[in-house]
Amino acid sequence: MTTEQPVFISENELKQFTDWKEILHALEQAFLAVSNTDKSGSHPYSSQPARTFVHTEGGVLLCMPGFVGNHIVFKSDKTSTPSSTLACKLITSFGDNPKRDPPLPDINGNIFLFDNITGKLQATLEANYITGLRTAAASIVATEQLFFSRVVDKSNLVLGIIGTGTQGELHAIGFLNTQKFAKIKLWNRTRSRSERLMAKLSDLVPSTLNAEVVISIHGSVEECCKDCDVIVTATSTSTPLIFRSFLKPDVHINAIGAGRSHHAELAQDIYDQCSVFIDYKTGAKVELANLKSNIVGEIGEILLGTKSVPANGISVFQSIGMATEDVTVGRLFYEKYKQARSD
Ligand SMILES: NC(=O)C1=CN([C@@H]2O[C@H](COP(=O)(O)OP(=O)(O)OC[C@H]3O[C@@H](n4cnc5c(N)ncnc54)[C@H](OP(=O)(O)O)[C@@H]3O)[C@@H](O)[C@H]2O)C=CC1
Ligand SMILES: O=C([O-])C1=[NH+]CCC1
Repeated sequence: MTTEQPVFISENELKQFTDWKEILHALEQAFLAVSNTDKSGSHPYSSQPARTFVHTEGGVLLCMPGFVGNHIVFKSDKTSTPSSTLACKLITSFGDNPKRDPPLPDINGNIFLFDNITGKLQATLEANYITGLRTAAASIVATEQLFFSRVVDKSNLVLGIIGTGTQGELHAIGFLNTQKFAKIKLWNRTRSRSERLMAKLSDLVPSTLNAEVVISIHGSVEECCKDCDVIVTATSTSTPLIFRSFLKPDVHINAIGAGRSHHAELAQDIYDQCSVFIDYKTGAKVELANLKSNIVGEIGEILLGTKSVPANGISVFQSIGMATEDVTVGRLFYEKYKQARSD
Protein backbone atom coordinates (compact mmCIF):
# COMPACT_ATOMS: atom_id res chain seq x y z
CA MET A 1 0.00 0.00 0.00
CA THR A 2 1.33 3.47 -0.87
CA THR A 3 1.58 6.09 1.87
CA GLU A 4 4.08 8.32 0.07
CA GLN A 5 3.34 11.39 -2.01
CA PRO A 6 2.87 10.75 -5.74
CA VAL A 7 5.98 11.14 -7.88
CA PHE A 8 6.33 12.87 -11.24
CA ILE A 9 8.57 11.05 -13.73
CA SER A 10 9.75 13.13 -16.65
CA GLU A 11 10.34 11.99 -20.20
CA ASN A 12 14.12 12.32 -19.80
CA GLU A 13 14.17 10.11 -16.71
CA LEU A 14 11.98 7.51 -18.43
CA LYS A 15 14.16 7.27 -21.54
CA GLN A 16 17.02 5.58 -19.66
CA PHE A 17 14.75 2.62 -18.79
CA THR A 18 14.00 1.66 -22.42
CA ASP A 19 14.31 -2.10 -22.89
CA TRP A 20 12.53 -3.35 -26.02
CA LYS A 21 12.28 -7.00 -24.88
CA GLU A 22 10.51 -5.93 -21.69
CA ILE A 23 8.26 -3.51 -23.59
CA LEU A 24 7.22 -6.21 -26.09
CA HIS A 25 6.41 -8.48 -23.16
CA ALA A 26 4.31 -5.73 -21.54
CA LEU A 27 2.42 -5.35 -24.83
CA GLU A 28 1.75 -9.09 -25.04
CA GLN A 29 0.35 -8.91 -21.52
CA ALA A 30 -1.93 -6.03 -22.56
CA PHE A 31 -3.16 -7.85 -25.69
CA LEU A 32 -3.80 -11.05 -23.70
CA ALA A 33 -5.60 -9.12 -20.98
CA VAL A 34 -8.15 -7.56 -23.35
CA SER A 35 -8.96 -10.81 -25.14
CA ASN A 36 -9.03 -13.10 -22.10
CA THR A 37 -12.46 -13.52 -20.55
CA ASP A 38 -11.46 -16.08 -17.88
CA LYS A 39 -10.39 -14.29 -14.68
CA SER A 40 -9.63 -17.51 -12.83
CA GLY A 41 -6.89 -18.79 -15.16
CA SER A 42 -3.21 -17.93 -15.52
CA HIS A 43 -3.60 -15.13 -18.09
CA PRO A 44 -3.96 -11.42 -17.36
CA TYR A 45 -7.45 -9.91 -17.61
CA SER A 46 -8.68 -6.35 -17.97
CA SER A 47 -11.39 -3.77 -17.55
CA GLN A 48 -11.28 -1.13 -20.27
CA PRO A 49 -14.09 0.97 -21.74
CA ALA A 50 -13.76 2.66 -25.14
CA ARG A 51 -11.81 5.89 -24.69
CA THR A 52 -13.65 9.21 -24.78
CA PHE A 53 -12.93 12.30 -26.90
CA VAL A 54 -13.44 15.95 -26.00
CA HIS A 55 -13.19 18.13 -29.10
CA THR A 56 -12.11 21.78 -28.94
CA GLU A 57 -11.44 24.35 -31.66
CA GLY A 58 -7.73 23.45 -31.75
CA GLY A 59 -7.69 19.75 -31.07
CA VAL A 60 -8.91 16.86 -29.00
CA LEU A 61 -8.45 15.48 -25.47
CA LEU A 62 -8.60 11.69 -25.12
CA CYS A 63 -9.35 10.05 -21.77
CA MET A 64 -8.02 6.48 -21.63
CA PRO A 65 -8.70 4.59 -18.38
CA GLY A 66 -7.78 0.94 -17.91
CA PHE A 67 -7.13 -1.84 -15.41
CA VAL A 68 -5.05 -4.98 -15.93
CA GLY A 69 -5.18 -7.80 -13.39
CA ASN A 70 -2.85 -10.77 -12.98
CA HIS A 71 -0.07 -9.43 -15.24
CA ILE A 72 3.67 -10.09 -15.06
CA VAL A 73 5.56 -6.78 -15.01
CA PHE A 74 9.10 -8.05 -15.80
CA LYS A 75 9.68 -10.77 -18.36
CA SER A 76 13.28 -11.10 -17.19
CA ASP A 77 12.38 -11.70 -13.53
CA LYS A 78 11.34 -15.33 -13.39
CA THR A 79 10.25 -14.94 -9.75
CA SER A 80 7.80 -12.13 -10.60
CA THR A 81 4.42 -12.66 -8.98
CA PRO A 82 1.44 -11.32 -10.93
CA SER A 83 0.45 -7.70 -10.36
CA SER A 84 -2.66 -5.61 -10.87
CA THR A 85 -2.45 -2.08 -12.25
CA LEU A 86 -4.95 0.74 -12.56
CA ALA A 87 -4.08 3.76 -14.70
CA CYS A 88 -5.54 6.47 -16.86
CA LYS A 89 -3.82 8.27 -19.71
CA LEU A 90 -4.94 11.77 -20.62
CA ILE A 91 -3.58 12.74 -24.00
CA THR A 92 -4.21 15.62 -26.40
CA SER A 93 -3.73 15.91 -30.14
CA PHE A 94 -3.43 19.48 -31.44
CA GLY A 95 -2.60 19.27 -35.14
CA ASP A 96 -1.19 22.83 -35.52
CA ASN A 97 1.47 22.30 -32.81
CA PRO A 98 4.26 21.19 -35.20
CA LYS A 99 3.82 24.48 -37.16
CA ARG A 100 4.29 26.68 -34.06
CA ASP A 101 7.50 28.59 -33.42
CA PRO A 102 9.15 26.81 -31.70
CA PRO A 103 7.35 23.66 -32.89
CA LEU A 104 5.53 21.49 -30.34
CA PRO A 105 4.56 17.83 -30.66
CA ASP A 106 1.06 17.19 -32.01
CA ILE A 107 0.48 14.65 -29.23
CA ASN A 108 1.08 15.43 -25.53
CA GLY A 109 0.04 13.30 -22.60
CA ASN A 110 0.53 11.91 -19.11
CA ILE A 111 -0.19 8.52 -17.55
CA PHE A 112 -1.61 8.54 -14.01
CA LEU A 113 -0.86 5.34 -12.06
CA PHE A 114 -3.00 4.52 -9.03
CA ASP A 115 -2.44 2.28 -6.03
CA ASN A 116 -4.52 -0.78 -6.79
CA ILE A 117 -5.64 -1.23 -3.16
CA THR A 118 -6.40 2.34 -2.04
CA GLY A 119 -7.00 4.04 -5.40
CA LYS A 120 -4.51 6.77 -4.37
CA LEU A 121 -2.43 8.39 -7.11
CA GLN A 122 1.10 6.90 -7.05
CA ALA A 123 2.81 8.43 -10.03
CA THR A 124 2.41 10.69 -13.04
CA LEU A 125 4.52 9.67 -16.02
CA GLU A 126 5.07 11.97 -18.98
CA ALA A 127 3.65 9.94 -21.83
CA ASN A 128 4.78 11.27 -25.21
CA TYR A 129 7.76 8.92 -25.40
CA ILE A 130 5.93 6.00 -23.77
CA THR A 131 3.05 6.41 -26.23
CA GLY A 132 5.50 6.15 -29.13
CA LEU A 133 7.26 3.12 -27.62
CA ARG A 134 4.11 1.22 -26.81
CA THR A 135 2.53 1.97 -30.19
CA ALA A 136 5.66 0.69 -31.96
CA ALA A 137 5.80 -2.34 -29.66
CA ALA A 138 2.14 -3.13 -30.43
CA SER A 139 3.01 -3.14 -34.15
CA ILE A 140 6.07 -5.34 -33.56
CA VAL A 141 4.06 -7.91 -31.58
CA ALA A 142 1.34 -7.82 -34.28
CA THR A 143 3.99 -8.32 -36.99
CA GLU A 144 5.52 -11.26 -35.09
CA GLN A 145 2.10 -12.89 -34.80
CA LEU A 146 0.65 -12.06 -38.22
CA PHE A 147 3.72 -12.12 -40.45
CA PHE A 148 6.89 -13.67 -38.98
CA SER A 149 4.88 -16.70 -37.85
CA ARG A 150 3.87 -17.46 -41.47
CA VAL A 151 7.07 -16.55 -43.35
CA VAL A 152 9.55 -19.31 -44.07
CA ASP A 153 12.47 -17.39 -45.61
CA LYS A 154 13.33 -14.52 -43.28
CA SER A 155 16.69 -13.75 -44.88
CA ASN A 156 15.89 -10.81 -47.16
CA LEU A 157 12.95 -8.93 -45.71
CA VAL A 158 12.09 -5.31 -46.52
CA LEU A 159 10.40 -2.87 -44.14
CA GLY A 160 8.69 0.32 -45.35
CA ILE A 161 7.88 3.27 -43.10
CA ILE A 162 5.28 5.68 -44.51
CA GLY A 163 5.41 8.80 -42.35
CA THR A 164 8.56 9.54 -40.37
CA GLY A 165 7.13 11.70 -37.57
CA THR A 166 7.31 10.70 -33.90
CA GLN A 167 5.53 7.37 -34.36
CA GLY A 168 7.29 6.47 -37.60
CA GLU A 169 10.67 7.16 -35.99
CA LEU A 170 9.98 4.97 -32.94
CA HIS A 171 8.66 2.20 -35.19
CA ALA A 172 11.87 2.27 -37.24
CA ILE A 173 13.99 2.22 -34.06
CA GLY A 174 11.87 -0.53 -32.48
CA PHE A 175 12.01 -2.79 -35.55
CA LEU A 176 15.78 -2.18 -35.87
CA ASN A 177 16.25 -3.31 -32.28
CA THR A 178 14.03 -6.37 -32.36
CA GLN A 179 13.75 -7.84 -35.90
CA LYS A 180 16.09 -8.50 -38.81
CA PHE A 181 15.50 -6.64 -42.06
CA ALA A 182 17.74 -6.44 -45.12
CA LYS A 183 16.31 -3.05 -46.13
CA ILE A 184 14.40 -0.23 -44.48
CA LYS A 185 12.67 2.17 -46.90
CA LEU A 186 11.41 5.58 -45.76
CA TRP A 187 8.83 7.99 -47.19
CA ASN A 188 7.63 11.23 -45.66
CA ARG A 189 5.60 14.10 -47.15
CA THR A 190 8.35 16.49 -46.04
CA ARG A 191 11.56 14.90 -47.26
CA SER A 192 13.89 16.62 -44.76
CA ARG A 193 12.21 14.71 -41.95
CA SER A 194 13.06 11.33 -43.49
CA GLU A 195 16.62 12.57 -44.10
CA ARG A 196 16.90 13.36 -40.38
CA LEU A 197 15.56 9.92 -39.47
CA MET A 198 17.91 8.20 -41.92
CA ALA A 199 20.89 9.90 -40.25
CA LYS A 200 19.65 8.87 -36.81
CA LEU A 201 19.05 5.25 -37.87
CA SER A 202 22.45 5.03 -39.54
CA ASP A 203 24.08 5.95 -36.20
CA LEU A 204 22.04 3.28 -34.39
CA VAL A 205 22.52 0.43 -36.88
CA PRO A 206 25.90 -0.88 -35.57
CA SER A 207 24.42 -1.51 -32.11
CA THR A 208 21.36 -3.41 -33.44
CA LEU A 209 20.59 -6.84 -34.97
CA ASN A 210 20.78 -5.22 -38.40
CA ALA A 211 24.45 -4.37 -38.98
CA GLU A 212 24.10 -4.87 -42.78
CA VAL A 213 20.75 -3.14 -43.26
CA VAL A 214 20.37 -0.77 -46.23
CA ILE A 215 18.32 2.35 -45.46
CA SER A 216 16.86 4.41 -48.30
CA ILE A 217 14.56 7.41 -48.84
CA HIS A 218 11.88 7.37 -51.55
CA GLY A 219 10.12 10.13 -53.46
CA SER A 220 6.71 8.45 -53.68
CA VAL A 221 4.61 6.17 -51.49
CA GLU A 222 4.31 3.70 -54.39
CA GLU A 223 8.08 3.45 -54.83
CA CYS A 224 8.54 3.04 -51.09
CA CYS A 225 5.96 0.25 -50.79
CA LYS A 226 7.30 -1.69 -53.79
CA ASP A 227 8.92 -4.98 -52.64
CA CYS A 228 8.05 -4.35 -48.97
CA ASP A 229 7.18 -7.36 -46.81
CA VAL A 230 6.15 -5.26 -43.81
CA ILE A 231 4.81 -1.69 -43.94
CA VAL A 232 4.06 0.81 -41.20
CA THR A 233 1.75 3.76 -41.91
CA ALA A 234 2.12 6.51 -39.32
CA THR A 235 0.63 9.67 -40.80
CA SER A 236 -2.23 12.07 -40.13
CA THR A 237 -3.56 11.87 -43.67
CA SER A 238 -7.28 12.11 -44.33
CA THR A 239 -7.08 10.53 -47.79
CA PRO A 240 -5.61 7.11 -48.73
CA LEU A 241 -1.86 6.90 -49.32
CA ILE A 242 -1.50 3.20 -50.20
CA PHE A 243 -3.42 1.30 -52.90
CA ARG A 244 -3.58 -2.45 -53.60
CA SER A 245 -1.47 -2.09 -56.77
CA PHE A 246 1.51 -0.83 -54.67
CA LEU A 247 1.71 -4.09 -52.70
CA LYS A 248 3.22 -7.56 -53.03
CA PRO A 249 0.63 -10.38 -52.76
CA ASP A 250 1.96 -11.35 -49.31
CA VAL A 251 2.45 -8.37 -47.08
CA HIS A 252 1.72 -7.24 -43.55
CA ILE A 253 0.70 -3.64 -42.81
CA ASN A 254 0.61 -1.94 -39.42
CA ALA A 255 -1.80 0.96 -39.97
CA ILE A 256 -1.37 3.10 -36.89
CA GLY A 257 -2.05 6.67 -37.89
CA ALA A 258 -4.67 8.99 -39.31
CA GLY A 259 -6.05 10.48 -36.10
CA ARG A 260 -9.80 10.90 -36.21
CA SER A 261 -10.47 8.24 -38.82
CA HIS A 262 -8.21 5.28 -38.14
CA HIS A 263 -8.64 3.68 -41.52
CA ALA A 264 -7.86 6.65 -43.75
CA GLU A 265 -4.32 5.59 -44.72
CA LEU A 266 -5.20 2.51 -46.78
CA ALA A 267 -7.44 2.50 -49.87
CA GLN A 268 -10.70 0.54 -49.91
CA ASP A 269 -9.26 -1.86 -52.53
CA ILE A 270 -6.84 -3.08 -49.81
CA TYR A 271 -9.59 -3.40 -47.20
CA ASP A 272 -11.66 -5.36 -49.77
CA GLN A 273 -9.01 -8.09 -49.90
CA CYS A 274 -7.19 -8.24 -46.59
CA SER A 275 -7.58 -9.80 -43.14
CA VAL A 276 -7.79 -7.13 -40.45
CA PHE A 277 -6.74 -7.69 -36.85
CA ILE A 278 -7.32 -5.08 -34.17
CA ASP A 279 -6.17 -4.29 -30.63
CA TYR A 280 -9.60 -4.17 -28.93
CA LYS A 281 -13.16 -4.79 -30.04
CA THR A 282 -14.68 -2.34 -27.54
CA GLY A 283 -12.72 0.51 -29.13
CA ALA A 284 -13.26 -0.76 -32.67
CA LYS A 285 -17.06 -0.65 -32.23
CA VAL A 286 -16.73 3.13 -31.82
CA GLU A 287 -13.62 4.10 -33.76
CA LEU A 288 -13.77 1.61 -36.64
CA ALA A 289 -17.55 1.66 -37.00
CA ASN A 290 -17.27 2.81 -40.64
CA LEU A 291 -14.55 0.39 -41.67
CA LYS A 292 -15.80 -1.97 -44.37
CA SER A 293 -13.48 -4.95 -44.17
CA ASN A 294 -13.02 -8.45 -42.84
CA ILE A 295 -12.18 -7.84 -39.15
CA VAL A 296 -10.99 -11.29 -38.08
CA GLY A 297 -10.22 -10.63 -34.42
CA GLU A 298 -7.89 -9.21 -31.80
CA ILE A 299 -4.13 -9.78 -31.57
CA GLY A 300 -4.77 -11.16 -28.07
CA GLU A 301 -6.96 -13.87 -29.56
CA ILE A 302 -4.01 -15.08 -31.62
CA LEU A 303 -1.83 -15.06 -28.49
CA LEU A 304 -4.51 -17.03 -26.61
CA GLY A 305 -4.77 -19.48 -29.53
CA THR A 306 -8.47 -18.81 -30.10
CA LYS A 307 -7.95 -17.23 -33.56
CA SER A 308 -5.58 -18.44 -36.25
CA VAL A 309 -3.33 -16.45 -38.56
CA PRO A 310 -4.21 -16.32 -42.30
CA ALA A 311 -1.70 -18.51 -44.20
CA ASN A 312 -0.97 -15.84 -46.82
CA GLY A 313 -2.22 -12.65 -48.44
CA ILE A 314 -2.47 -9.15 -47.00
CA SER A 315 -2.79 -8.85 -43.24
CA VAL A 316 -3.47 -5.49 -41.59
CA PHE A 317 -3.03 -4.63 -37.94
CA GLN A 318 -5.42 -1.71 -37.54
CA SER A 319 -3.98 -0.12 -34.43
CA ILE A 320 -6.39 2.09 -32.54
CA GLY A 321 -4.27 2.49 -29.38
CA MET A 322 -5.64 1.37 -26.04
CA ALA A 323 -5.29 2.16 -22.34
CA THR A 324 -4.16 -1.34 -21.29
CA GLU A 325 -0.97 -0.78 -23.34
CA ASP A 326 -0.25 2.33 -21.27
CA VAL A 327 -1.17 0.42 -18.09
CA THR A 328 1.35 -2.41 -18.53
CA VAL A 329 4.10 -0.26 -20.05
CA GLY A 330 3.53 2.55 -17.53
CA ARG A 331 3.80 0.05 -14.67
CA LEU A 332 7.00 -1.41 -16.15
CA PHE A 333 8.61 2.05 -16.30
CA TYR A 334 7.41 2.95 -12.79
CA GLU A 335 8.91 -0.25 -11.34
CA LYS A 336 12.19 0.42 -13.17
CA TYR A 337 12.23 3.97 -11.81
CA LYS A 338 11.69 2.67 -8.25
CA GLN A 339 14.43 0.03 -8.67
CA ALA A 340 16.87 2.67 -9.92
CA ARG A 341 16.15 4.90 -6.90
CA SER A 342 16.59 2.10 -4.40
CA ASP A 343 19.98 1.00 -5.87
N1 LIG B 1 -2.47 3.79 -33.03
C1 LIG B 1 -1.94 4.39 -31.99
O1 LIG B 1 -1.83 3.80 -30.91
C2 LIG B 1 -1.44 5.79 -32.11
C3 LIG B 1 -1.67 6.50 -33.24
N2 LIG B 1 -1.19 7.77 -33.38
C4 LIG B 1 -1.45 8.47 -34.63
O2 LIG B 1 -0.27 8.39 -35.43
C5 LIG B 1 -0.24 9.50 -36.35
C6 LIG B 1 1.15 10.12 -36.33
O3 LIG B 1 1.39 10.67 -35.03
P1 LIG B 1 2.82 11.32 -34.66
O4 LIG B 1 3.90 10.59 -35.36
O5 LIG B 1 2.86 11.43 -33.20
O6 LIG B 1 2.64 12.76 -35.30
P2 LIG B 1 3.75 13.70 -35.97
O7 LIG B 1 3.16 15.07 -36.00
O8 LIG B 1 5.07 13.51 -35.32
O9 LIG B 1 3.86 13.15 -37.46
C7 LIG B 1 2.78 13.25 -38.34
C8 LIG B 1 3.18 12.56 -39.62
O10 LIG B 1 2.06 12.55 -40.51
C9 LIG B 1 2.48 13.13 -41.75
N3 LIG B 1 1.34 13.73 -42.39
C10 LIG B 1 0.47 14.63 -41.87
N4 LIG B 1 -0.49 14.93 -42.77
C11 LIG B 1 -0.20 14.20 -43.88
C12 LIG B 1 -0.82 14.07 -45.15
N5 LIG B 1 -1.94 14.74 -45.47
N6 LIG B 1 -0.26 13.22 -46.05
C13 LIG B 1 0.85 12.52 -45.73
N7 LIG B 1 1.48 12.61 -44.56
C14 LIG B 1 0.95 13.43 -43.63
C15 LIG B 1 3.54 14.13 -41.34
O11 LIG B 1 4.32 14.49 -42.46
P3 LIG B 1 5.13 15.90 -42.46
O12 LIG B 1 6.44 15.63 -41.72
O13 LIG B 1 5.31 16.20 -43.87
O14 LIG B 1 4.28 16.92 -41.74
C16 LIG B 1 4.31 13.29 -40.34
O15 LIG B 1 5.11 12.31 -40.96
C17 LIG B 1 -1.34 10.46 -35.88
O16 LIG B 1 -2.44 10.30 -36.76
C18 LIG B 1 -1.70 9.96 -34.50
O17 LIG B 1 -3.04 10.21 -34.14
C19 LIG B 1 -0.41 8.34 -32.40
C20 LIG B 1 -0.17 7.67 -31.23
C21 LIG B 1 -0.69 6.36 -30.98
O1 LIG C 1 -3.50 5.64 -28.41
C1 LIG C 1 -3.07 6.81 -28.18
O2 LIG C 1 -2.44 7.11 -27.19
C2 LIG C 1 -3.36 7.84 -29.19
N1 LIG C 1 -3.97 7.61 -30.30
C3 LIG C 1 -4.12 8.80 -31.11
C4 LIG C 1 -3.55 9.87 -30.29
C5 LIG C 1 -2.98 9.22 -29.08
